[in-house]
Amino acid sequence: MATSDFTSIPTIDLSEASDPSTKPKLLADLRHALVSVGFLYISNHGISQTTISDLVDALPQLFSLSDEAKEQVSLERSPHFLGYSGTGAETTAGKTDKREQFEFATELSNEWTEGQPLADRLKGPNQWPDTYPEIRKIVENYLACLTALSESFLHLVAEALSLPPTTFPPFLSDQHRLKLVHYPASDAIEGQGVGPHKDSSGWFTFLLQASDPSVHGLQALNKSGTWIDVPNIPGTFVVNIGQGFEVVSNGVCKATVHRVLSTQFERFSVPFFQGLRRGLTKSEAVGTLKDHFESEEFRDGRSSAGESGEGREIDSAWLKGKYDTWGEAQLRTKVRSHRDVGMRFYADVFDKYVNDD
Ligand SMILES: O=C(O)CCC(=O)C(=O)O
Ligand SMILES: [Fe+2]
Repeated sequence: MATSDFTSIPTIDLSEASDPSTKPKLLADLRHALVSVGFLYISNHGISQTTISDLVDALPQLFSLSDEAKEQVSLERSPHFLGYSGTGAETTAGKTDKREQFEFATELSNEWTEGQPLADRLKGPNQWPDTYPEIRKIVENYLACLTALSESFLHLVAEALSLPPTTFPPFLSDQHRLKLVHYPASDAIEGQGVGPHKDSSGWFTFLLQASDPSVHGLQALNKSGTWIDVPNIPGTFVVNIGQGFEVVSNGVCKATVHRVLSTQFERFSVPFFQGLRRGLTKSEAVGTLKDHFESEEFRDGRSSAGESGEGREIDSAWLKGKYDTWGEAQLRTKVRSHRDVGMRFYADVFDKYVNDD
């Protein structure tokens, strides 16, 4: 067992960053959370209560749209993997997830043409439901606020890891993704809302738990293999590390494995996935900060004892896989998890992506 292991998730109070007398403590706490836990709450994050409650209040109405309205914005129609997917459309760790979701992203036009890197086709417009037009403004506002928060958070992450504050923004994509998720109530004891995984959609994830705090389900796996509850603490976001940051930090900051159990209560959540530049190559991702993260000060963080067996098994598919750029590895992941979209829009590479392991 690792020498120190987490049994709860630390909270980082971002207001401490603006006072020179409290900032050193904030950076020390953040460093500990990044290197030893991989999961944290942020409080006093500066996103207005209205921005959050507008979104939270919209979720029940959005998910109660008719099947026909959901079908009109079906993810199956989108080469950019944006739109609605129903319960049972996704599997994680070999089992079917019990959740439905609307996936949105930074609003971008589709500029891809034949001959350009295929992964550039991930960029493209959202699908907005005609029957609930108000949702567009609510989601766009939320996306803009989270984009700004996530970028300023990166400055603190860099400082906490003894790097210049401007180190990480050059890795960012022009596209960030947002999922609005609904886990229906379930009779099964400890059913699978979403199975154990490391986030594969990029850099850091900022999660809003959007149901009453009495509704549980989210858990993170600690280093000795025990599932630790991540309850909904009002006024916070849960921040966790994605596989992209694990790679760039040379394994010092682990993308902690997590899952959601379905319970007898329905649950809503909203993860924001901060995107990583599609053209980023493995050698650039691993090499840029290699010397820094190989220095003595990070020796403990690098050791594989710092991760559970299950975590080590879900190692970065990008590093292990055949594709050099982050964008292509992402596209492969998307095609494999939404095979109908893959066959429809990516027929030329479908067999290659689906049969390459
Ligand atoms: O719903 C949640 O609380 C977490 C969802 C999640 O881990 C994901 O979608 O990657
Ligand atoms: Fe996740």
